[in-house]
Amino acid sequence: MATSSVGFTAIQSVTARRVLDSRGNPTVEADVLLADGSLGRAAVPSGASTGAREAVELRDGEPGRWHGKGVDRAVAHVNGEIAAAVVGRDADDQAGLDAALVALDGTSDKSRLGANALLGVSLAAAKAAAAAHRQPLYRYLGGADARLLPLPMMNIVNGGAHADNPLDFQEFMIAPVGAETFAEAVRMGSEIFHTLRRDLLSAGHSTGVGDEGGFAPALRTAEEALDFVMAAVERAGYRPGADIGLIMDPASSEFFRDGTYVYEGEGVRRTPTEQVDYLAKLIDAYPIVSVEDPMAEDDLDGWRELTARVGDRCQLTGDDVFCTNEELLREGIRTGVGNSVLVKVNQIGTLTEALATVATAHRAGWTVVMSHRSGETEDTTIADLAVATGCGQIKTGSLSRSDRTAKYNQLIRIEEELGDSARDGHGSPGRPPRRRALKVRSVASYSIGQAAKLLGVSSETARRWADSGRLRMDREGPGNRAVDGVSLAAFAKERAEGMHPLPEGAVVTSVRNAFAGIVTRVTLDDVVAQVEIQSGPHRIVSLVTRESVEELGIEVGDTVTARVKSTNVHIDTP
Ligand SMILES: O=C(O)[C@@H](CO)OP(=O)(O)O
Ligand SMILES: [Mg+2]
Repeated sequence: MATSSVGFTAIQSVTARRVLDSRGNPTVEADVLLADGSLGRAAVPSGASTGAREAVELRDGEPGRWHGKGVDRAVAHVNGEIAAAVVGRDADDQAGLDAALVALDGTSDKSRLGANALLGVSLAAAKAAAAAHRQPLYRYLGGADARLLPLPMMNIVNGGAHADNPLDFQEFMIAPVGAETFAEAVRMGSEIFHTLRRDLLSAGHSTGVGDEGGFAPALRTAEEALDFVMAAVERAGYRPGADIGLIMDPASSEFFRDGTYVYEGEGVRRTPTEQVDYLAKLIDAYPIVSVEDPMAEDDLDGWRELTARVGDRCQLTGDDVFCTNEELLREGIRTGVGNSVLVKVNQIGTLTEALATVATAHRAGWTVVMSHRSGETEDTTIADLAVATGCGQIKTGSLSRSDRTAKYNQLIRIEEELGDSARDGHGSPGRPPRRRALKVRSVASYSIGQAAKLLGVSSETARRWADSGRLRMDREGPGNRAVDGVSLAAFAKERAEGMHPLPEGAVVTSVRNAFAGIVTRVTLDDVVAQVEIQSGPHRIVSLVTRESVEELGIEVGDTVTARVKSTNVHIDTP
């Protein structure tokens, strides 16, 4: 029932139409007009790899029209029943409006009127109210403190349900964790995207893009995709780990069948425990800072196993498993399913419910990733929502296709609009929140002198290498040059393989069989671990327990000392 309101934010009319989404399927667009003439318009996105417990997207199901994907019933619901119920309501009262929409639908999954019908009106009302208050949406919803630009997760390789290639995993993303500003993050992402394009082309791969604008080459394994991404990051001049974190969305529910993860592209099957092992190994081998839906929505034991195993060092984001549903999220928080939640407004159907999910996650100390759907439109509401909620992370596709770049462009505008206020106040609002939002592994960093010692050369030699660019150094504070551990480890290994012949006289001494070196590889098994160390020209391999590696926090790029106790040391002469 409509409440009467005479204010300037009273809803005067609600209308909907059918428009096209980025896949060329119909979707709902709603307009909410207020008494003062303010207009809010919102178009509803649509997923391909949907969670089983998502609110229902109402489709007409007539095979002869739109291949069954018509939304005429949802549009009619907005123009009829919903409009009649909400005209006269105050658009300022978002919670009241959304509660009325939920009550009007009357089902637990919004299947009667359709979550697509409800969400269009819910978002359009918020936008109309913001316009009436002459405020941008992020400010109207987030208040004066909405000043934090999100770290973008850019999807540059598509697979799974979003592409027609054999890749089993759905998304491979880069997050410019080293960027100082959002605009800078976009530049870095774009450079890597174009570098990847060239690399794929020269390797004979197609550079056609998938649903979210990332490339969809015919690769078979996650490792192949990750290796291409790593190479592109480096060739674009960035340091994996320090400048760019890697993120994956395997969308595992899509290939979980009868209790097994069936990798059709790769041609293997993995039990839940094998899936945990596999993902943990990928997380150890690559600078992966976040994995979304690593385990299927119905494999909660698997989720818990993975969370216990890597949750302290990697963000594990629940998408299908939570469906932006506050109740499902609460249960996940209680039972240790992941440590982060993906928020897609259309999974739940109203803005108020989506905001409640964000608040619940934040109260529990969980991170939140605002997200698009694979079927999008030019609507940029989620860009504002990311800033309004201060969630610090957004996943909105690749650096191509206007349905994806529209959100990046909106965030560039918001950053510009915030201007100096973005840099005022506590912390570094207005900037990608590196440590706050993502558990990015801190990369060890070395001075020239330290690097020289680890490489077993003089400081002059290390400086010469740095000056000539062979050893990549970055400035860390005025006058100080530093090299990050991961780059140094790679250099040490490469050099030992003979690519950089050892200068004369550069010998590492071993004092009482103690070899200081840099960790170049860590391979973790269930119980044991293999740690490879480059100590000057020497490669040392040590088998220790997994527990020791975890206790000592040993990672690639760290400095360690290998101590060898043996009564049996053979000495050869040339
Ligand atoms: O799985 C996902 O996270 C989304 C968005 O990337 O895909 P879809 O919209 O198809 O569910
Ligand atoms: Mg997902």
